[in-house]
Amino acid sequence: MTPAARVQTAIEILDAIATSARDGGAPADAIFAEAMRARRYAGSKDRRAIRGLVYDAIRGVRSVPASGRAAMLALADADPELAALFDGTPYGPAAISADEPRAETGIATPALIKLFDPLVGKADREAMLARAPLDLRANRLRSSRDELALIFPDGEAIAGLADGWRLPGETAAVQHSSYAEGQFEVQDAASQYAAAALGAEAGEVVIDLCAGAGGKTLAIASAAGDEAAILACDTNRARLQQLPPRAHRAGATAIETLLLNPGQERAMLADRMGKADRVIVDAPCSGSGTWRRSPELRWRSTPVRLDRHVAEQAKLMDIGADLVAPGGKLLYAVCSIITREGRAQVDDFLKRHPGWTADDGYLPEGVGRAAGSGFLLTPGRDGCDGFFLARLTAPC
Ligand SMILES: C[S@@+](CC[C@H](N)C(=O)[O-])C[C@H]1O[C@@H](n2cnc3c(N)ncnc32)[C@H](O)[C@@H]1O
Repeated sequence: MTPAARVQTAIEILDAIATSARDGGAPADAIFAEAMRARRYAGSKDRRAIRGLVYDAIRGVRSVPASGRAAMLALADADPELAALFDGTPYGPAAISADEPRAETGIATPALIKLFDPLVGKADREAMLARAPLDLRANRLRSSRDELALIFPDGEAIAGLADGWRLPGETAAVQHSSYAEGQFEVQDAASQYAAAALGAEAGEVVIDLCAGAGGKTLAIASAAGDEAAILACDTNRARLQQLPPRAHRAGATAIETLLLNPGQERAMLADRMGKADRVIVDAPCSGSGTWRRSPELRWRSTPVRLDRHVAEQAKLMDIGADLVAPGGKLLYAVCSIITREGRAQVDDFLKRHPGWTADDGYLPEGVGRAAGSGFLLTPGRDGCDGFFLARLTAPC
């Protein structure tokens, strides 16, 4: 393909990604893969170049663009070499006319930035779109961080995490045989802090109410030496069914899964009410803390979707609270730096649940900043995904 044809292809793919972001459809990665399957004539160099253009546009443009061309023009304005490829040659993009609309660049729209927790400063905002490193978590049931350090000597320990090992972002760690042997998981430090904050111990009954594919469930099993009885729930069958094979690979034997029907969570968990020592609610959210990895989430953010997340989080926290035994713990976590999903959500919970108290001291020294009754982690300050965590104790 000519360089100009690659630009035109990137524009067409961006059109599809923008439409999907608006409609709540498939994520950018899936659309890109599908688009490349439909263009088998594109070689590996073409594919790399097109991918670079598409993701540069997603990182650069702050909200869903009117068109793929508007997004690419915004990049071209800052890149004369790219602009020169808008030359009207066959298969390339048409020449640029002066009054064509451009997508707006930047981290996020001012309206979205206003929703950020007040602790999120300029340095945090800038770090939110930087390339993320690759964080591993040594699985204590099969390995240790020392063993990971021997396998991946280019890494470094992650502050406050006994099992955390950080590698450069481009490392192909999962292709190493130790991954298939269950020696480690790829897991951002923020998720590792969250799982550790639950504080689960051997002999306890734990419920992971929003387990997804089990990232935190497996970290909890590892920390408790496979001696906590864990019930992993989710409403998403495709995600939850990834957990049993992952648990098998990790050597975690005490995890049971339960697929919940949306709207019937309480009824399906009726026999578990008031019995769990610890419950984690790693709730669905805007994902505003994960833009380093999924910059496209900025394009999907709308007030209506945020309202929906906030309502679902409150509902899940209330169910989680009812599952906790007297004196037990509820850990609320979201990969978000938006106030309504974080500190405000917990303030409202504490108003609805008199007698519950907020814990302290469940994060390593120097990690996170106090944000209301919980803690905020940010890429700029803590070097991990943006996360809000709050651990709460039930009245006895
Ligand atoms: C942030 S993700 C969880 C990630 C997971 N804990 C991990 O560590 O990989 C939120 C999950 O909540 C699930 N979810 C959404 N609504 C739910 C509900 N009503 N009950 C249980 N799970 C729900 C979603 O399917 C999604 O998997």
